[in-house]
Amino acid sequence: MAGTSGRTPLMAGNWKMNLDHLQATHLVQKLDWTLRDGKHDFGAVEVAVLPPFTDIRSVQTLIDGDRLELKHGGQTLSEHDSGAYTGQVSGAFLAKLGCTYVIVGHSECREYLHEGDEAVNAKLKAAYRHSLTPIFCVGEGLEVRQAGEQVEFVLAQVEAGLAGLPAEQAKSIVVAYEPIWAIGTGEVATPEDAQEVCAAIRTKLAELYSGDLADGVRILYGGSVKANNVAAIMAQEDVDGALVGGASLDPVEFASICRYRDHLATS
Ligand SMILES: O=C[C@H](O)COP(=O)(O)O
Repeated sequence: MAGTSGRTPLMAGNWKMNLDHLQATHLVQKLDWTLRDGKHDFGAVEVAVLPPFTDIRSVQTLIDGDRLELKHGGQTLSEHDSGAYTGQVSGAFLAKLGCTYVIVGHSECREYLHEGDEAVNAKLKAAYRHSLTPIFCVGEGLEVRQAGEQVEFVLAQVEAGLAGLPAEQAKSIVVAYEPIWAIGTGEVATPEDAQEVCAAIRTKLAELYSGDLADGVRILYGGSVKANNVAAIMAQEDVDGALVGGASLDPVEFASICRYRDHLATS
């Protein structure tokens, strides 16, 4: 069952550079157990984990072996498919490890690895070459927000990232709006802040492609999402899920985020 919009919400846990492969296995087991215990409907709210590269094989083995309904993916990929690119990881390798998703353009990669819009665009294309679904991250820093220029800044990132991407590919993309000032700071954007930019992204997708395509694309919010604030964010019309950092490292908290509908029922 999908949400009222027809878009199936996605809760994706970006572990960043946390948890080794043994810790990863424990977390996935506990997450799955907690969700099942709460009778989670994985068809109604999709759940994915995005561990460091070194954990992915262990996570895949567990998910496949125990037939878990969790999805998994990578945190980035190379724009190249193979060759002399020391330290990089090909989308082909992620696909071989059963990855469904790959994050592209996370603000931490943009900042620490100096990934610009051109590289982000090349990585989105690389993801599609290997049938991976990109979680394409965009978001403004504090200065842009204080200047009130968040919408135009984010839309420029969206347009640059999607340049040359055909509709057959763009229709399956997941976009994640993550205001940088809200990442890991505890400073969550208000539901209205999230809605403003997510709605503008959807309008931009309609302009670049078509209204139908834009209606089907999932747009996530990310930035200090927790069990106690997720329901209000998910109540926004154009927010279709969350990209969760810190709170995804606690399986009980993350399971509670995935089960945000329970909070609605009890509030
Ligand atoms: O990818 C996830 C985001 O960077 C959000 O991280 P956070 O939930 O720790 O603020």
